[in-house]
Amino acid sequence: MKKTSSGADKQATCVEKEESCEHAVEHGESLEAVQSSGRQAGSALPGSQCPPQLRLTDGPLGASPAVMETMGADALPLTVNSSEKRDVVCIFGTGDFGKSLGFKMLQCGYAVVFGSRNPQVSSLLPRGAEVLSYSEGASKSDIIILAVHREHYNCLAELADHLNGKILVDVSNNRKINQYPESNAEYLAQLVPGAHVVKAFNTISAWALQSGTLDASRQVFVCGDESKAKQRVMDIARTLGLTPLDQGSLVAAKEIENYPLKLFPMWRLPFYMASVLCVFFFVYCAIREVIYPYVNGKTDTTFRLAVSIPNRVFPVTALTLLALVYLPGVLAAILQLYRGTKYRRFPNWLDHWMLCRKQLGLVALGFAFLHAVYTLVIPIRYYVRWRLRNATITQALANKDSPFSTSAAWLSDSYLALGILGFFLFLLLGITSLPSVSNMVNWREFRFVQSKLGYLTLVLCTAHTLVYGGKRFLSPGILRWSLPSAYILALIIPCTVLVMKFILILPCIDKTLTHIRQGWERNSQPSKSALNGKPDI
Ligand SMILES: Cc1cc2nc3c(=O)[nH]c(=O)nc-3n(C[C@H](O)[C@H](O)[C@H](O)COP(=O)(O)OP(=O)(O)OC[C@H]3O[C@@H](n4cnc5c(N)ncnc54)[C@H](O)[C@@H]3O)c2cc1C
Ligand SMILES: NC(=O)C1=CN([C@@H]2O[C@H](COP(=O)(O)OP(=O)(O)OC[C@H]3O[C@@H](n4cnc5c(N)ncnc54)[C@H](OP(=O)(O)O)[C@@H]3O)[C@@H](O)[C@H]2O)C=CC1
Ligand code: HEM
Ligand SMILES: [Fe+3]
Repeated sequence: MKKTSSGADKQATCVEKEESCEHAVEHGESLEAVQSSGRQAGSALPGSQCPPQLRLTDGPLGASPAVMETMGADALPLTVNSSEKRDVVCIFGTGDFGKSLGFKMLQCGYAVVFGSRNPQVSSLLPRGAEVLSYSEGASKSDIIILAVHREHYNCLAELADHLNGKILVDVSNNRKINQYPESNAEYLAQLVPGAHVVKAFNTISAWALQSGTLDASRQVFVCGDESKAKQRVMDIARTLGLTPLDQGSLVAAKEIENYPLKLFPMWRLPFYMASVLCVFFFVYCAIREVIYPYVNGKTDTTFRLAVSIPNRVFPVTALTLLALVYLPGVLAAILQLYRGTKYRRFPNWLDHWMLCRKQLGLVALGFAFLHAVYTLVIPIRYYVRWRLRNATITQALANKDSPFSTSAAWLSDSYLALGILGFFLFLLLGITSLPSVSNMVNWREFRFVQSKLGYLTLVLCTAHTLVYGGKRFLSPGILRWSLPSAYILALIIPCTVLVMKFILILPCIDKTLTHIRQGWERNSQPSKSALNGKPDI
């Protein structure tokens, strides 16, 4: 419990007690980290975006009695040439985030004034910063960053007079997605209607600010109703070495606040799909290749669980997932053809599936990679060498070799070649999905690789599996307890997708689909111009 002592200020009334803090998620970092980052930065300033005229100085900038000198003797207050007037930024709240942001701002040449409930007691603040009461702090700057939790915003209503016409930057996050009916920024705008509220910095952690944002995301989503205020905040973000992204009006604040609370949203569906497929195929193969031989001939083949079965499960999962990347595009095309328009929303499940195709494809690539590595070890496996040795000895004892089969050689070489080429294109898809590469190609090139070469990858991988099956495909001996080999199951979805795609690219269907995708609608009243050159269906 910490009582405020600053009775003279309005802000005193808003602070009754410091409750036990429930914001542990955001508080990861200790103050030692702030101090040690200060020491590191003092030597070389890694990653700092400070203007060149900034130099290290020995002492605090301000002479206020409340100036704090607690960042350690070798912490680095930076200053600009004294002739240059520095922008003053006020930060409300001297918690983890306020301190880290203040420290970074000082480094980058801003004059920082903290507003605190209890300026005398605030400690461990970056040297060079001034600490005042909320109302005094607010009067020093026209831009105020609120490093305070939303739960404590109510006290700002009493400061409304001091905040009128100022830019208020809301950095707050919640603990749960959609925790409150309105966003924190909109709530703030209601509390202080005379201020220009801008949402920003909530995606940057105190830790990232301390570590020079070198190994964390630098994206700062910014939104607000007043464009000048927004520009000022974006300029600050840029000076701090961050990348501001304008997200529009304050209505976008809810989405921006939910963003850091999401946990790999686009990876979840691919992860579930991959897990379900892996478990299913693993159990399926174990039944066919371990349990079946044991029940029928008391043979122990459990060693297959280590390499043989994984080297079925991984490629089979990779192929199925690859087909599942291209299935939603086909379903979407069928839906558009059926509806005769592209202007109706897809069902939510299809929408989400379409959006996570990249992640689905990358998971598939991971499994294909595992298959390639497992295949490399086939020749050095004990079981494989034992079988080869035995076959050779049997032939030597019988004094009879098996004739060379050209068709078998063709089948074997073909399926290997198809696998290698398929894997190469698979890798190419993966490489073009890296932002550094996709930024270098234009929209058409990207679509060519992802869509055209993507389908070619699916064709090659499906052909690799079909040719691997070869002649065994339809022989009844392949069934165990009426269960076919796993690769036969794995071919169902890819073959279905390829057949449907083939039908969709037939000229008559493709023409209609193209018109629909260019904006033509089957049931709309045809205008004169729309009638020109449109298909009659
Ligand atoms: C390893 C790997 C990495 C991948 N990385 C990425 C990635 O980085 N980014 C990514 O997006 N995907 C990625 N994918 C997924 C996949 O390759 C792409 O989503 C691919 O574009 C899907 O092809 P499609 O033909 O089904 O496209 P679709 O989007 O279904 O489009 C088919 C065609 O219709 C057109 N079209 C579709 N909808 C409309 C419309 N509403 N109006 C007009 N024309 C329309 C398109 O121009 C296209 O020519 C990856 C896949 C793999 C395997
Ligand atoms: N920590 C992080 O990494 C990130 C935090 N944020 C956001 O920044 C804001 C501050 O977070 P953080 O610094 O971690 O939080 P802390 O709890 O560490 O600090 C909050 C500060 O708010 C001030 N405050 C004002 N009124 C009250 C009150 N009634 N009770 C308690 N404190 C009060 C206090 O400063 P004083 O004593 O000086 O008045 C306190 O130090 C939050 O909205 C958070 O969501 C956003 C992104 C990342
Ligand atoms: C470097 C490239 C590749 C090589 C060298 C290769 C090689 C092989 C080999 C040797 C087998 C037989 C395994 C065995 O006998 O147990 C096989 C099977 C198979 N491969 Fe590949 N492959 C490659 C890439 C791929 C890719 C990219 C896919 C699909 C995404 C794929 C899908 C399959 C499937 C589904 C099987 C059948 C699995 C089974 O049921 O046994 N392969 N591959
Ligand atoms: Fe807190």
